[in-house]
Amino acid sequence: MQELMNMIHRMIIESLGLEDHYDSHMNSLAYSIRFSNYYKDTLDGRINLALPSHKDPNYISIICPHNVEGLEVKAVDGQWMQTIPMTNSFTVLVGEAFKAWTNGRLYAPTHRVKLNSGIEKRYAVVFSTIPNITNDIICAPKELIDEQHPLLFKPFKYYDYVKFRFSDEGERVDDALKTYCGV
Ligand SMILES: O=C(O)CCC(=O)C(=O)O
Ligand SMILES: [Fe+2]
Repeated sequence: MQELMNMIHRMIIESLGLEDHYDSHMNSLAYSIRFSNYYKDTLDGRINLALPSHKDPNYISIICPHNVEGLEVKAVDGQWMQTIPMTNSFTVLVGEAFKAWTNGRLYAPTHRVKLNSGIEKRYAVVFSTIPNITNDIICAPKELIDEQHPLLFKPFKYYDYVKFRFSDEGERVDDALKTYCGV
C-alpha cells in the first residue's frame, strides 16, 4: 500500500512540474491506516447515512470498501456521485492538506457514506498520508503561486488545523480550511 501511495504522490508532483520538491515532500509524509465498521442506524430505519458529509484533512486517502457500495462523492458542480466498488481496485480521494499544498490545483471533495436498502453492514479500510508530526507546515511551493494563481491559504501547521477542524467552530463552518487559513 505504501508503494502505491508513494506512486500517487509522485504522479501528482510530476504532473505539477514540482520534481525539485519531491524529496522534501516525501520525507515529510507519515502513513496511517484505519478500519471502519458501519452499521445501519437501527433507531430510525429512514436514516441511512453511516458517515456524514466531510472532507478529509490529510493528503490522500486510499479506500478499500470490500466490494460494498455506499461511498458518495460531491462533484465540483454540487452533484452527489456514487462510487462503484470494483474487485481489486481502490478509491483514491484528495484531502485538504493536498488542496492547500497545491494552492488549490487539487480538489478535495466532500464525501459521505450511505448504507442503501439491503445493506446492513459495511467495512472499509482507509490508508492515508498525513504530515509527519515533527514537520507539519503546509506551505504551497512558490512555483504554484503567480498572478493567475494567487496564494489561497496562508502557511499553517497541519496538526493545529486538525484541532480547529474537529472543534465546535470547525465542525460548524462550511469550509473549515478557508476559515482557518484562507487568504
Ligand atoms: O468508507 C468509506 O468509503 C469512506 C471513509 C471515509 O470517508 C473516511 O473514513 O474519512
Ligand atoms: Fe473521508
